[in-house]
Amino acid sequence: MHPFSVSGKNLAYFLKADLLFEADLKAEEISGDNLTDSKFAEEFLSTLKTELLTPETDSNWHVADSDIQATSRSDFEALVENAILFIKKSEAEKIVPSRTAQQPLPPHFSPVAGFINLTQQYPLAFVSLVSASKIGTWLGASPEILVQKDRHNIFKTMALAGTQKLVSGQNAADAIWRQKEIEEQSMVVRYIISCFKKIRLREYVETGPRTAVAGNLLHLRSDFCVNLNEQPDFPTLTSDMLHLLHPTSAVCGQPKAAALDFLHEHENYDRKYYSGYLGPVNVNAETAIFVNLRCLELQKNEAILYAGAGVTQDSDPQKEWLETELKMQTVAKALQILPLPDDTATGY
Ligand SMILES: C=C(O[C@@H]1C=C(C(=O)O)C=C[C@H]1O)C(=O)O
Repeated sequence: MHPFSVSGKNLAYFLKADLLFEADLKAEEISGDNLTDSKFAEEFLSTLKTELLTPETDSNWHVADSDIQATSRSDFEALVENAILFIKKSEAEKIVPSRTAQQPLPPHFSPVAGFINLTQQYPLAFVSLVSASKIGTWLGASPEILVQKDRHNIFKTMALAGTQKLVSGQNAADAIWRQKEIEEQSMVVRYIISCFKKIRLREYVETGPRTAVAGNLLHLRSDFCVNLNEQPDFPTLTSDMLHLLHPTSAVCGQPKAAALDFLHEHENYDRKYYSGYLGPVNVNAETAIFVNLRCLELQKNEAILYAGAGVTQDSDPQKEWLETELKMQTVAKALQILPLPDDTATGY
């Protein structure tokens, strides 16, 4: 688990898994509802329920100190306005301001039940629940791979940016994107290619951009793939790219240094582990690290939700606020205890 920015308060931790449950799924099983119905899912959920859904483990989650206050709409819109002015007068092309919101926990809230709820809502997301003394407790459903290396030695990363609401009944392939989102996503693509160039890797396959469904949202996504069996000169590509990519222009901005300076000076709160990264490292020869997005941090009686939005010179502060509202709705589903209406059951 790695924070957005490492500091004395926010450190990166390797956490050893207490329990390892591994799926051996065929590709056709990893699609939509199949996953929730599969034998694997049944076994996984029943193991979780017996091992973790017990009063002792599920009511005493770790809470990290926090003085985070919810960002008001006017403060966030002023921050976006400020970012637009900064972009117009500096070399920055894109900045990703973010904000927090607070939501009371329902009575008898169970993080493990919240986790299970998210795995069922978003079968293709990386659903995570991390609770540790120095980190606090984080629950999330991320759609964004930062770096992945599978057991066949295939490296993958993605450029995910540009957001619109998924309208009920809409076919994702029919989505129409404005110039603003197309440019925003192409900056992330260029950034990934610049990282490959830095280490002189030329043999990668780029596909997309295509529209990707992420819960209640649509994004533009390009995929990058490198067959490491054919690239013997890049044995440490996964960790090299991890260090070069983070924080990508999808969560920070472009160019990175100018965007980071702006955020440190103006964002006015500590992102902690939001927009950092997490995921299994070298578990049975596989690594899959995701950007910590669509996440919340549990306090004792409330959840702190985090979300950001890519700002370019064409941004509208009110729309960026609404975009962060929609992004927060993804993980807020974990806080609902009632069955959800049908149209919210869309998988990533
Ligand atoms: C910053 C977030 O998401 C990122 C920003 C996006 C955007 O600006 O359109 C889209 C996907 C993510 O790469 C977030 O979910 O908080």
